[in-house]
Amino acid sequence: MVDIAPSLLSANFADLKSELKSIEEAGCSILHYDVMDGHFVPNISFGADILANVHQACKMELDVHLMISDPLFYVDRFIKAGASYISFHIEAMESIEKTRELIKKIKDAGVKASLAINPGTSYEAVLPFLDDIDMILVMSVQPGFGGQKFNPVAIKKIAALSKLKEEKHFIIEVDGGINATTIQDVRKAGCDLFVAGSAVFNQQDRKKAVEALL
Ligand SMILES: O=C(CO)[C@H](O)[C@H](O)COP(=O)(O)O
Repeated sequence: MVDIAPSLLSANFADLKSELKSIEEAGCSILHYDVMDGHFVPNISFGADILANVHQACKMELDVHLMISDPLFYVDRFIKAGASYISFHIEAMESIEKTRELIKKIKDAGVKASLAINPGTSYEAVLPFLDDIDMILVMSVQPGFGGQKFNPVAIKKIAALSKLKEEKHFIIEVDGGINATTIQDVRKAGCDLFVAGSAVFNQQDRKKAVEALL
């Protein structure tokens, strides 16, 4: 699997319907949806109500990235709103037990469960959960804002995790600073799914932008 998930964070929010249409017409089947609470990260984006509207307005799978301090409390709303994948941050969790509880909650609802790790977190933090999760989201920027510079620390983590993919059943996603240049080494390292915000939405021709990444 190699796929691009455009990040809605870089879209024109006043024109959401045509923004969604433009990336569906570009051939995208997954949309990345960044949820920020102004606490876990120093920015605020959008929540579950807008996700429900997006779900109604397009056919893409919704890849929800919870950058929030209490994902266990809020997760049900995103499940109900139509999420296909839910990533939450290991840095936001108080214990291994709570992390397992949240993974189970997501999977019991028929949604794919994913653990996200910040640039400063070792890939080893996700190892206890590899039997249970569907995806690992490796951040290649400090979460909070689109348009940042790719941090190559993600490449080594992806290469290490990629070696474990054959015996376990998860895919690897990368998020932050992905463009036609930075994507190359990440792809070689074994990444499957690439989040791209500004590299897609800052381009007039969305089809060309996605093709350049692929
Ligand atoms: O999670 C995010 C920021 O926290 C964004 O998804 C990410 O930064 C994508 O934007 P860009 O491709 O412009 O870097």
